[in-house]
Amino acid sequence: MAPNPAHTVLWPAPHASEAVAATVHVPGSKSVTNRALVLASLASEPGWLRRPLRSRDTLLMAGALREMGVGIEETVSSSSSGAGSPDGTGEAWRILPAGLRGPATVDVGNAGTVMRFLPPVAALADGPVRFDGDPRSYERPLNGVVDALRVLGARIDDDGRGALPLTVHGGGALDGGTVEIDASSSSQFVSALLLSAPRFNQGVEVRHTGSTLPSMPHIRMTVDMLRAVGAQVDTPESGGEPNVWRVTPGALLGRDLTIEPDLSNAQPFLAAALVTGGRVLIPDWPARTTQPGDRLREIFTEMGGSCELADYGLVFTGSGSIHGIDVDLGDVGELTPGIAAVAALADSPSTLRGVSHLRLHETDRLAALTKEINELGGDVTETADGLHIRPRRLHGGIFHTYDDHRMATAGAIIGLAVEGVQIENVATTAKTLPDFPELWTGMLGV
Ligand SMILES: O=C(O)C1=C[C@@H](OP(=O)(O)O)[C@@H](O)[C@H](O)C1
Ligand SMILES: C=C(OP(=O)(O)O)C(=O)O
Repeated sequence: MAPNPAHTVLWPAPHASEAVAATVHVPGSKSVTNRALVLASLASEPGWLRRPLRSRDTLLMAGALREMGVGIEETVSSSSSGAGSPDGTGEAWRILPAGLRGPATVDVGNAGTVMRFLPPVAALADGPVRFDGDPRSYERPLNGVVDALRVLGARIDDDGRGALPLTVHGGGALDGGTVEIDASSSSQFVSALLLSAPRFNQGVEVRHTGSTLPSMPHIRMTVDMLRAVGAQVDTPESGGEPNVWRVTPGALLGRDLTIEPDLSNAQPFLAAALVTGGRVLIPDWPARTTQPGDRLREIFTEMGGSCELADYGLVFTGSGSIHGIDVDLGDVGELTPGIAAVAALADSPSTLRGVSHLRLHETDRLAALTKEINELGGDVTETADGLHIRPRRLHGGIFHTYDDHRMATAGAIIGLAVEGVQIENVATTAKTLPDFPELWTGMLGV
């Protein structure tokens, strides 16, 4: 886990000299955009994505689908045609599904959604699809998807580990059927199999056999979005067996979908209100959503803030005090780095539990948070499934990010309260939030 020597560029994290008071327009959700791209590509008619997230992960997804023959037309409009937003402005992508083709080459970067959601799509292509990505993508778990696809009828060449790089030999169709998987290392295994399943000859029955299953809201997001395009999905919550999901084969509708703001990317801005005792408005916060970031309303309230959800958005207000928290983050693991950063500045200790799978995220997030916060004078220890954080007076220094966008935003949160924090490779935020530095300085008015 050595810091990457290529990333020596340091960004001085702005220190907040006063309480923030800002409105922050947060770009679209990564998880919704990438699911919408997959579903629209598998549909039997064209569809629209309005206000999609334009970031490394979503551009990799769009690029991969184009490689396999899907038409994706990007339009930016300042008038009422091709509108991205309800007032007729912004960005919209028109998705034109086509017969999926190989040979093709897919770069997954370090995007979990691309490396897990696309091998099942590639199994439907009419030729080989080669998958490769960043060095870290070779280490992230993929065996649940690879082994399941083989059981469902796919031919896949890999190096024997069920990991990247690999080639899916698309046969133009896939049998589908029943498959057991252990998705305890990533909920994305389940989501991946469900998303393409309406196009499998027999659909799919996925039976999760592991003892834990992280990120349940993301599985609900998959189910909701499948149903919204006409798929029939049976779930444990709709009266089915625990840990079993069934998708019936059938055609998918093209949809006109406006993407919600990314609530996990709203986290650093809400944290800024909490840390500085200020106030932040996030416009368009959805009244109902499957995004895990919605849990921040409850978590950051327990840590000292208060929030008001109105039809124009979420107003989050800090009280000037930050409290520690004892919380199971298994459902909302991607919020851990930002919560750990706030916890390091709190007036009492915190225990973050249920997130051992974060060791296999963009980096080993438990190790990285422990090391970087401690190097600023903190007192963090790793547990079997999370972190103990005892707040200490922190000092400035370099905050390494390990090619992890959420490490960079976590460091920026600490920098608000601690002078002299420098973020290594803040550009890594491009994975899901390329405008982060500008949004951050804009929020602070610097
Ligand atoms: O399906 C998704 O969009 C995601 C699921 C989660 O993955 P894991 O279950 O692997 O943690 C989450 O951490 C990731 O950021 C996005
Ligand atoms: C875990 C994350 O991403 P990925 O989709 O690459 O798994 C994340 O964004 O926090």
